[in-house]
This record gives sequence, structure tokens and C-alpha cells, in this order.
Amino acid sequence: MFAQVKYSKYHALGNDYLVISPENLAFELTPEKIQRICHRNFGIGSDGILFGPLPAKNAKFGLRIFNPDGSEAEKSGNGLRIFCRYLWDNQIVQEEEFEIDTLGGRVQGRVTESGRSVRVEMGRVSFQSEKIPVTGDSREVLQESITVADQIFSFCAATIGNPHCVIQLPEVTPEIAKQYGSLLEIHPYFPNRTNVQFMKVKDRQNIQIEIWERGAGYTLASGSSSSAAAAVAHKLNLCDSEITVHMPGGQIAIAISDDFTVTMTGSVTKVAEGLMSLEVFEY
Ligand SMILES: N[C@@H](CCC[C@H](N)C(=O)O)C(=O)O
Repeated sequence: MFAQVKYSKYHALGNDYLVISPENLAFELTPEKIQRICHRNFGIGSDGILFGPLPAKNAKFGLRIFNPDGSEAEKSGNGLRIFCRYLWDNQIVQEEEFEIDTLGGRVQGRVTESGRSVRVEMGRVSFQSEKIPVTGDSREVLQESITVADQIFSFCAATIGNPHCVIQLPEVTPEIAKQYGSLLEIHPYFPNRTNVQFMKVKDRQNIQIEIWERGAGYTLASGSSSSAAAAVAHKLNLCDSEITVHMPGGQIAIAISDDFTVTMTGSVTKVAEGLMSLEVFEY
């Protein structure tokens, strides 16, 4: 049993993740342990844990993605971009382009600028209720009504492996995301809970979003949220197919193909490498 756990920390536009390799871990990552590691006072602190590389059937590498509440996410855009950078930094890959398997499907990553910028082909966005999932009849979930607390919002829902609820408003603020995001995340319409984006369409090439992440809460940026919100803006013909997504932590470039396959490009920053003491689990 190791007395310490080796980790690497990165952020993508302020969305921060710890990468832990299975070879450096001698215990199971239970929800309680994940909550403690991600806790910003009692642990190292992060918006999630990337556990890999793991063996995979369909790709060179497998990756499991955990939220700070201990739940497992099918996909994470920033998480995947960070994991690509980690593989590159540690010379686990020599080629710039490679595939990673997640619970939410296989993605293709491409490292550029020595890892400072990473592009990921995230897969195909679907608005189909049973895929997201959203309760009720089989349909594309576009501009429907949802009531939370004192508000009725018009929303669209989408999946890119993980679920998203996109609400277009004339102005978006962190306060609105914090006030309504937690309620929408657990709304009965979404049996697997949902990530939530409040979206302002600035023009045909630019949107601004405020994010409430499933299992993580308010975050400064999210890659799958950027993908889902941009896909909704394009689907509603409010934006073209190349969209810059503005978030509190910075910008991500999204390109949407005719079949709604999304490619995402943005920066990744290395923060630290360290050794976590097992004492964090004692108190
Ligand atoms: N930060 C992520 C999304 C992480 C997963 C999400 N919280 C979920 O539960 O689906 C991103 O960059 O996509």
C-alpha cells in the first residue's frame, strides 16, 4: 500500500481536474474518497478526477471521469482535453492524434502547441429525449417549458454522451446559474440529472454561457456544456456552424458539422504535480 498518491493537476479555462493513474492508486476510488480528494478545504480541491489511462476495447486508452460529489460522468470536454495533455506530457503518447474511450463514447484528441492547446472531436450531439434522457414521449427536446421555483423557462435538451439543459436568456449571470442551476439539475424531467447552461446569443458566431455542472455545481468553464449550447444555438438557426463560446474562465472554439458532430479547441494549463497524503481520509 502506497502512503501517498501521485497526482497531476491541470485546468482548462479554470475548470480544474486531478489526473490519477491506476498504477499510482492502491485503493478503490469510492464516492466518499472522491468527495474528500476534490474538497477544496479538506482535500486537494478540483472540479473532478480523471482516472486513467485504463485498458480499452475501442481505443488506445480508456478514461473514467468522476464529479466532486462522487458520481461518474459519461463524458467531459475539458476533462478529455486535460487527459490528452497529461498523456502527451508524460510521453505516454508520442503521436499528436489518438483516441480515448469514455462511458459516453469514443473521442479523438489532437495535441498542438506542445500540449498548450488541445482539440477534441467530441462526438455527435443528439436532441432526442430518450438518448439524453428526458422523460415523456420520444421527441427532439427543443423550446419546451420547465418550471423551477418562481420561474418558467424555455429550454432545449441535448446529449453529447452526457446530458445538458440549455436555457436561452437576454442576459446571463453567475447568480442566475447558481440560483436555478441546482434546481434544474435534479428536475424530475431529467432522470439522470443534468448539466445546465444559461446562454446569451451575442451574434451568429458568439455565445456566452454561465454553467451549472451536474455533480460539481457552478464552474468557470465546461467543454461538453460549450458543445451542447453551441449545438442548440446552431440547431435553432441563431448561430452559424463555427462558434466561440465565452465563459467566465475563457473561450472555447466549437465547430459543428452537418450531422452535429462537434469539434472543440481550447487551452490547457498545467498547475502542479504532487503527492497526496492518505491522512486526508482520516478526518
Ligand atoms: N467539466 C466538464 C463536464 C464534467 C461532467 C459533468 N459534470 C457531468 O456530470 O456530465 C466538461 O468540460 O465537459
